[in-house]
Amino acid sequence: MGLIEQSMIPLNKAIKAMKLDPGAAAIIAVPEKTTEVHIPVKMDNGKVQVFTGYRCQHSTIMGPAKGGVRYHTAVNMDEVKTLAFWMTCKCAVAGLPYGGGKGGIIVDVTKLSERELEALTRGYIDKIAGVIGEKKDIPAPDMNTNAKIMGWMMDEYSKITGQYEPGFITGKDISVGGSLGRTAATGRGVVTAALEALKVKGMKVKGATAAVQGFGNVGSWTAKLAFDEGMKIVAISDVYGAIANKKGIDPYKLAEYTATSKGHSVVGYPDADPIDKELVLEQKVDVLFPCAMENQITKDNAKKIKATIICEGANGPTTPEADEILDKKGIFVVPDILANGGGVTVSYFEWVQNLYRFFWSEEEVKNRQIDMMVKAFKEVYDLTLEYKVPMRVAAYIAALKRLAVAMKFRGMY
Ligand SMILES: NC(=O)C1=CN([C@@H]2O[C@H](COP(=O)(O)OP(=O)(O)OC[C@H]3O[C@@H](n4cnc5c(N)ncnc54)[C@H](OP(=O)(O)O)[C@@H]3O)[C@@H](O)[C@H]2O)C=CC1
Ligand SMILES: O=C(O)CCC(=O)C(=O)O
Repeated sequence: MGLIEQSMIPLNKAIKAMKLDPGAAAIIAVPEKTTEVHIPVKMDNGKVQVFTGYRCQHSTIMGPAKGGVRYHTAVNMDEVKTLAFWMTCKCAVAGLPYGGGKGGIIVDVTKLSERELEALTRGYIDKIAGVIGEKKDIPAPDMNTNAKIMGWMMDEYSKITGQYEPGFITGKDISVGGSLGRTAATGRGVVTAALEALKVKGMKVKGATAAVQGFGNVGSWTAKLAFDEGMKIVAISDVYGAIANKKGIDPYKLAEYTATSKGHSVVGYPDADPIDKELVLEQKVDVLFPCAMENQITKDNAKKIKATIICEGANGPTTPEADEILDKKGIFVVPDILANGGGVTVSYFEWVQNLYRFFWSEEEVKNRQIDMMVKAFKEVYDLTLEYKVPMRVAAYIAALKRLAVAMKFRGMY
C-alpha cells in the first residue's frame, strides 16, 4: 500500500465515525496544488547536476499552507502530498490559522559541499517562488534542513520580491527573525504530549523509561526534555546504529559526543552498549518515541513492541496494519498530528512575531506552547471517550470538525 492510501485509512475511519458530509470529505482527500521543479546546480567538479524538488499545498482552507521542506533521497511526490495532508490535519488539531503544505528535494545531503547545498537551496526557492509567500505558503525545517538553510531561503526569497521577508519562512536563526524556543519546540511538544499520556495512564513521570528512535532535531530534543522531566532514556538510535544502557543515557552528553563523532552518529558512544538498531523499537519501556521517519512500526515488528505508550515525534512512523496490532495489544498511541504539533505551533508564534516585528521571551513562547498542546491533547482524549475510537482517529475527528466548519462558512459545501 502506498503512503497516500495508508494516510487515508484513519481519515476515513474519522469521516465514518463523525458522519462527515461527503462533499467536505471529498475536498479534504486531495491536495489543492502540487508543483514539481528541476533545479540545475553547478557542482564543485564543474559539472551540472539537476535535482528534482516538490512543493505541495494540500489545503488553504484555514489559512496559508504551512509545512517543512525535507532533503532526503527517498523524497517523492506521493510522500510530499501525504506530509502536506498531515500538516493540514496537524494545524487544525492545534487550532492554528493555517492550512497544510510540504516540500522536498531528492538529495543525499552528505554528498554535497556547503557551497553546493546553498546553491541547491537558492535554486529551489527560485523555482517555487511563485507558489509560496507569507500569505500563501510558509515553509519551515524538516529532515536534513535547519536554521542555516531557512536563512538562505529567506535571503533568496527577499531578493526575488525586493523586500525583507522574514514572515515567509519559519525555523530561522534568531538573528534573522527566528523565535526563541523554535529549535527545541517539536521535542518540547512531544514530551508535553507524553506527560499527558502518562497522566491518563496513571503512570509516574520520574523514573519512567523511554527509548528514542532518531537523534536529529526532534529525537535529540525529545530525549533531552524527557530527561529533564526525570525520565530514564535507555536506548537511542540513528540511521547508522543504536545504543542502550539500562541505567540511562544522558542525552546532553550524547549530543556533545555526536557533535564530533563520525557521521554525527550515536554509534561508539562510550557510556552505552551497541545494540541492533531495530531493537530500539522493541525495548520494554514506558514510552517509545519514534522520531525518525515514516513506516518504522509495521505489521512485522508491531507484535514485538513492549512499550506502554507510543508518542510519535516523526510523521507517519506507524503503518495502519501496525496500528491495528498496537490497538489490540492495548498500547496507548499518541498520534503524530497531535504529538509533534509543537514545532508548527512555535512556527506560528515565529510568524506572528515576524508580522508584528515584536519578539517574545523564551518563557512566553514555552508557556503558550505548553498551554496549546495540553488543550489539544485534552480535546483529542475527550473525543476518544465520546466516539470510542483510538487517539489517532480522535485526532482526525478534532481536525475535521474545525475544517468542516471553515469549509461550510466559506461556502465550499
Ligand atoms: N523538525 C521539525 O520541527 C519537525 C519534524 N517532524 C518529523 O520528525 C521526524 C524527524 O525530523 P527531524 O528530527 O527534523 O529530522 P533530522 O534530519 O534532524 O533527524 C532525523 C533523525 O532520524 C534518523 N534516522 C533516519 N532514518 C532512520 C532509521 N531508519 N532508523 C533510525 N534513525 C533514523 C537520522 O539519523 P542520521 O542523522 O544518522 O541520518 C536522524 O537522527 C520526521 O518525520 C519529520 O517529518 C515533525 C514535526 C516537526
Ligand atoms: O514548523 C512548521 O511549519 C512545520 C514543521 C513540519 O514540517 C511538521 O510539523 O511536520
